[in-house]
Amino acid sequence: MQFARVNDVTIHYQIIGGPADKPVIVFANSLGTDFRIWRDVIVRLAGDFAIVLYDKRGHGLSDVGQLPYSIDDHASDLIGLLETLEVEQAFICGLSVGGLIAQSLYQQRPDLVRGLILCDTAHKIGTAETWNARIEAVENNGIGSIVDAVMERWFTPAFRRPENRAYAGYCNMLARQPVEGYAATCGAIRDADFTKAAGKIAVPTICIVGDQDGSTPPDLVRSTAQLIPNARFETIRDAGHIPCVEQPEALTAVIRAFIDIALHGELSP
Ligand SMILES: O=C(O)CC1=CCC(=O)O1
Repeated sequence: MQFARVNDVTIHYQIIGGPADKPVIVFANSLGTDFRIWRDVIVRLAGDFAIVLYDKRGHGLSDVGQLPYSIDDHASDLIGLLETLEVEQAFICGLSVGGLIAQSLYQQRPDLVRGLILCDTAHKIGTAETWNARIEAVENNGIGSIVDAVMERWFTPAFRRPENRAYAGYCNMLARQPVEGYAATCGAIRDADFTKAAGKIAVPTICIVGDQDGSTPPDLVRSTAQLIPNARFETIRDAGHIPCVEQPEALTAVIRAFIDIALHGELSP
């Protein structure tokens, strides 16, 4: 296990693959998850890339830190981690709130970004009303009280079968996040709006979405792609909000092809 101290917060991270002359991909997780969600994608990419995984503050083994949070705070943590690891430039793959963090990181430090992989995310996610209701629910009744509703957005019915042990595991992952970190990240998402900033993105970008995503549906992600100059848009079939868990093979293929084109201008043989 690897830990860094950034902005007075202990951040849990992992580096896989390399050596350092390989292109670097940084993965940023969604709300209520830790970096284990990327496992089935990482095993397919390791060897060809240097991979950085981390738990954002308030999630996984990272500290909760000082409340409240903004998306810029989350991005500042990631910038600090990349500086600590001496990563000069990377593809940033952000899922959901991880995609908001990626957009903020690009605004703050475009020099660190080789390309953006915006997965099941948008320029703005949800409304103040829905986020305030969710914050109230978890603060009053715990994260366990919202697990069933959240799972309907995360995963397709085919994955949510009671006999699917992975499904049970991801319910545990969500329920076990610290309430303070979860609620503070909901507040950060509520307050984030990258609608204007999207038009200024000037690195290769792809927006990807599961065709059954109930949190950032395909039409929302497509409209985000339309705001970003020259951004690509791809749909992953038979996936909800977390295609890295449900369809890792298909997601990896899209990520690989995007990076190949970003680096070489065309698909290499
Ligand atoms: O929990 C959800 O509804 C899905 C989600 C929204 C933002 C995020 O990171 O995950």
